[in-house]
Amino acid sequence: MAVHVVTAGQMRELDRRATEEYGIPSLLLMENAGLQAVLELERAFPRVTQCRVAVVCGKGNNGGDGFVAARHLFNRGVAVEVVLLARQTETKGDAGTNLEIIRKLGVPIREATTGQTLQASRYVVERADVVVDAILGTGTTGPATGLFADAIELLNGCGKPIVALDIPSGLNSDEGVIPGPCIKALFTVTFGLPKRGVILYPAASCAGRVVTADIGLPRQLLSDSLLDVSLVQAEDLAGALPPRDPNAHKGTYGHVLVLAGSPGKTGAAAMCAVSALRIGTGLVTLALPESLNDAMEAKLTEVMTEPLPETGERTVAFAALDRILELMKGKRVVAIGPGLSTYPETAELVRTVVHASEAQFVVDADGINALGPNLEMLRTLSCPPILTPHPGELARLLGIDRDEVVRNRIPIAQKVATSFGVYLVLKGARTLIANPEGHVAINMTGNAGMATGGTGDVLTGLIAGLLAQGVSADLATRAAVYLHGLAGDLAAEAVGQEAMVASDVIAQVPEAIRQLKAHAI
Ligand SMILES: NC(=O)C1=CN([C@@H]2O[C@H](COP(=O)(O)OP(=O)(O)OC[C@H]3O[C@@H](n4cnc5c(N)ncnc54)[C@H](O)[C@@H]3O)[C@@H](O)[C@H]2O)[C@@H](O)CC1
Ligand SMILES: [K+]
Repeated sequence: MAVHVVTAGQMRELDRRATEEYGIPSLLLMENAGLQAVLELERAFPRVTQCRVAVVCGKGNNGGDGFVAARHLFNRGVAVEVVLLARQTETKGDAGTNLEIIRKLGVPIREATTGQTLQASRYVVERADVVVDAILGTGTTGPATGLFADAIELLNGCGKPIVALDIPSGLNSDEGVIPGPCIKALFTVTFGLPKRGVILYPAASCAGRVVTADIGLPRQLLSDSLLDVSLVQAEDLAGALPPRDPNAHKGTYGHVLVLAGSPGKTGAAAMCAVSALRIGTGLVTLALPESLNDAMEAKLTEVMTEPLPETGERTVAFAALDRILELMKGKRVVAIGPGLSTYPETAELVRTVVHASEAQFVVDADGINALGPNLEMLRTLSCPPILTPHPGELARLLGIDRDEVVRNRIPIAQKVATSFGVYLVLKGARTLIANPEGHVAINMTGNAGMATGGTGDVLTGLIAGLLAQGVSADLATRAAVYLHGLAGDLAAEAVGQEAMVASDVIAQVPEAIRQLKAHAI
């Protein structure tokens, strides 16, 4: 089943529907949330019964989850203490009910409602082995300020492992930004479905490891088709690699044309072409400026090359158009852009080629820059193209600030994909794939070692390679992004994040494929 990633509003709506349509009392959901959090605590700290745990609670339902967790810890014999950042009388509804229970059980509760009483409660946190953060959840509006901000700083400063309930307090559930003081958790137990804020960076760095706890929401609600953002999961990708037919020949698995390269950027072209082969494509032809051909023939073994007329700058010339159209005949996929340069005549050629063919284009780097002025035209293409910008390239393309893209990655990716009828692969930590219908998939593989020149060229080759084998654009983009990240993770294991280069990622594609196929068994 798809794992959707939700906003606070969507989660509230699911909770409401669970209660109103299915008669599941919200108190029961809170009970499940608190209990699941304790089970995760026990998994992470097997000797938790011998520990001292501080549960720091706000007055809302996130605090209520904290009271339930405190009760289950207390019942297990844990030395648990609650710090409540409000007066007990202010805590109402389900949270109030659970507060009343732990009060009757005799769980120690300290009210901290001022800077002074917060400081007086400091020792509770300082003498704890583990701290549970139940200050703020999906009801958060704006950055934490005042007492809440002070409490967050106090917890972060205590040097104890912090387990956040639902989201680290201070985070915004809906965005990847860190709005203000925010809990730095060892891990986060998020309830029902993961919230965007614990998945998207930089906010995700506050959440640590994210565990999604089943709180008993009905399956029908969790798979609601109105939820338009989900995680890329290996089990959904197993069919992405077409079975190898024992009777196959090299024409069975497609032929990718790569249009790439300029002086100083032959590596980008080579890595894109080789990656397309490594993902299983039968044949790859790399078309490039003619004066670079000899060097490329020496560099590449399995990739075929095609020298093209070039400009005075030794980039592909407009005069190459007829030859390129000739080469595209019978090819399903063209990868265009890696290391192509932004030379105006070459950019004009790119625009003309993209609009003159029925092939599916995977457009990267300088290819994206070239399309800039003509985005509207993309809608008229017979086959939706795949664009693979990083936030800076997308910002340039849209004429907006890079920061604006980073702050609104999901809505901007959705808007571009639906407005221009494209697949948008927005690269970065947690690459997003938005399809022309506006569905967004978030990829969880990959690491900071992949922030090195050439990894984008590898991704372009992998996407083109799967498309050439007849895989749908939806599946090809998700599978390629997943495999690319997994190959990056394997490369990081092999050589370390600092030392790894893009060629190391290509070298791990075979093992990444093997691991992905293992999910199909
Ligand atoms: N609604 C439900 O059915 C369920 C909710 N659950 C929990 O309930 C949480 C949401 O609870 P609530 O909606 O009560 O909200 P929260 O508990 O997240 O926030 C509570 C209060 O904090 C205050 N607040 C908001 N932003 C603030 C800020 N920036 N600085 C200081 N104070 C601020 C508001 O007055 C708000 O009422 C979820 O995150 C989850 O932990 C779970 O118990 C599962 C079921
Ligand atoms: K929290």
